[in-house]
Amino acid sequence: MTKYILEAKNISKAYNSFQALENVSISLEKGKIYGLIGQNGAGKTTFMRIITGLSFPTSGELYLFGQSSPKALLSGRKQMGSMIENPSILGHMSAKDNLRVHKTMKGIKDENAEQRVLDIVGLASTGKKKAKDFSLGMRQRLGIAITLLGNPEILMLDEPINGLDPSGIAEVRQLIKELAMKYQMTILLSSHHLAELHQTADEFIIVNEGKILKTLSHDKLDQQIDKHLLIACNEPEKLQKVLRESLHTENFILQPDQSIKLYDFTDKKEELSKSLIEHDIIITTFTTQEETLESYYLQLIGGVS
Ligand SMILES: Nc1ncnc2c1ncn2[C@@H]1O[C@H](COP(=O)(O)OP(=O)(O)OP(=O)(O)O)[C@@H](O)[C@H]1O
Repeated sequence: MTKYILEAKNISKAYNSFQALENVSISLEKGKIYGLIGQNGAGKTTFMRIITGLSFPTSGELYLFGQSSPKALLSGRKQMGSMIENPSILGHMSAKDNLRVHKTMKGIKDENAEQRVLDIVGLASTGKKKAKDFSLGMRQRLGIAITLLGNPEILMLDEPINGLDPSGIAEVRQLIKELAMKYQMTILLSSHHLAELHQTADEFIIVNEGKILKTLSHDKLDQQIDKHLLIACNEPEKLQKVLRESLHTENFILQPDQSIKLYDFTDKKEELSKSLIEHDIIITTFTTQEETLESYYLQLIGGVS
């Protein structure tokens, strides 16, 4: 039995001669939040539409709960909730009435479904208040409540924090985290804001022009943008030996140009440079660097940082 709830293998999608997705492969584990990040037009919505069955790939395979037959995908998608594009909310109705409409359309029989999802998203006390009088954060939570009606194990949320103010973002972020932690849902959410998603997702899938550029964990991303020292010298091999054996750190990365990014000693530069000089290492570059998420992302997609 595979440990992955969802696997996409080499999914490609062409619209006539335009390649919207090219060999996109991802594997999602239960209970984790995945952030699909890419600029407008990167292919995020196209990918989510394929996963949810709203569109078909030109090539590639999708596995849900370890299976890929059309029948298995059909039943797997019953365990999936999705909010792609704006949720269809009727402004003149209360949250509960909106949910009732969607429940009927989805053919869900569970009598308590509306109350259950209202409790989960924290809208149980809105009573008769009409949806048009909700804050944007509340509307978005109602949109997520609609996706939860069928009790899904997987959630696809396309740009769920787009257009929200900071308090709306915080509300939705907290809800998404709770769905993963408390209810063990596997969540794929898209955004073009790495900084916003940084606080929500466990794993990041960075896409550009229909291709995955990088997948990395939250910790790895933090490491990438961490404050570090950039050191270049005449003997990179020796520098690594000194760092390991005399300064007892492995917390560095050798760069393709043989310079070293060192994540320790950022506050003990004197001690470090003294030690390197004692070992007769001639330093040619010695600077503190700190990347921002924005510059990291732009650098990755080949933009200006
Ligand atoms: N039905 C379609 N026919 C032709 N081209 C399409 C179609 N749907 C999407 N595209 C193109 O595919 C590319 C990817 O679009 P997609 O909507 O998936 O991007 P996105 O990453 O979700 O961006 P956005 O945040 O702007 O929605 C875009 O260049 C878009 O113009």
